[in-house]
Amino acid sequence: MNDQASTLRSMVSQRDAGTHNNMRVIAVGSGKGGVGKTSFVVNLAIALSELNYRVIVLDGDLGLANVDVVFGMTAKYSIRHLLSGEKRIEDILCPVKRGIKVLPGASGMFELANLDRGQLKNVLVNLGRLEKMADVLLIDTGAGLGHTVLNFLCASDEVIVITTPEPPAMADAYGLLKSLKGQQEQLNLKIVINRIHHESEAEICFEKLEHAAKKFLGLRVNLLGWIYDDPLMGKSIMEQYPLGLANPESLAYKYIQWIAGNVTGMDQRPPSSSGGIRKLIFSILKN
Ligand SMILES: Nc1ncnc2c1ncn2[C@@H]1O[C@H](COP(=O)(O)OP(=O)(O)OP(=O)(O)O)[C@@H](O)[C@H]1O
Repeated sequence: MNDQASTLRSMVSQRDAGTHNNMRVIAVGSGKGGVGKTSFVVNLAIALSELNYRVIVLDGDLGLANVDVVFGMTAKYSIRHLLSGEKRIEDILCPVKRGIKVLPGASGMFELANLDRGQLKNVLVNLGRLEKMADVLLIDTGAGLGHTVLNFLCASDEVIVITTPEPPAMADAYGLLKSLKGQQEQLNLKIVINRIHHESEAEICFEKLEHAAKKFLGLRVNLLGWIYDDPLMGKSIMEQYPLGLANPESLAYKYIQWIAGNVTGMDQRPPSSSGGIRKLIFSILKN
């Protein structure tokens, strides 16, 4: 494991050894862009806040940041100000909705997408100062397999890989798993299948990914859940008002709420009562 990743990991273990709060660090990656990673992170944050979790979202897509935009905000300061020494990490935290805070990346800055070792270490060390402010730090990593993305993923307690059922997205999700395997042996990997039309799609996709990860990489992955394709998601992005706030009863958000419950360890059934996968997922989650 490289330096940056080990810095955060040692912060994580120091934190776990301490008596203060345990802030869980959960990074979400995808491989392919445009599969719904940011939409998922934003709505997962809202669903976790409904469960009384204090959430900070780090926009780890440092070059093409947009979490604040999806929340309908324009952040005044970003990680760029932290790196330049102009602001402290507490100063750049942007309160959005429901007590959620965002650590904004900076859009259109190539150099931020490719932080050098010292800069990334600076960000990671600063993150440790947020320990007592949140129960969960959700990291929305960038698409692709850049070193900043891999460092964030490897340094986190848990990694959620989100994909759609489309073959290119699945291939890139596998590519991401492969890159992660090369960097770090011990990984807590969970899969979310987004934009499905039938539960059987999620079942088939997960089984393919699970099989390939086990056979070719020797990796164990777990299914965290799936989300239906829902036109209201696109509408909420256009309106810059997150789905969980605009349409909490929507199909996609109901499944994100279910996933949030799975993240917190709640033993609950998927919202829909149809389909044979329900039994499968229930038994996977119980193991
Ligand atoms: N469950 C869903 N149903 C319908 N549309 C969705 C769903 N999830 C995401 N989308 C749509 O997919 C598009 C891409 O979503 P988003 O920006 O969240 O992807 P991303 O993976 O973060 O992309 P990037 O890697 O480029 O940042 C958006 O238009 C969004 O509305």
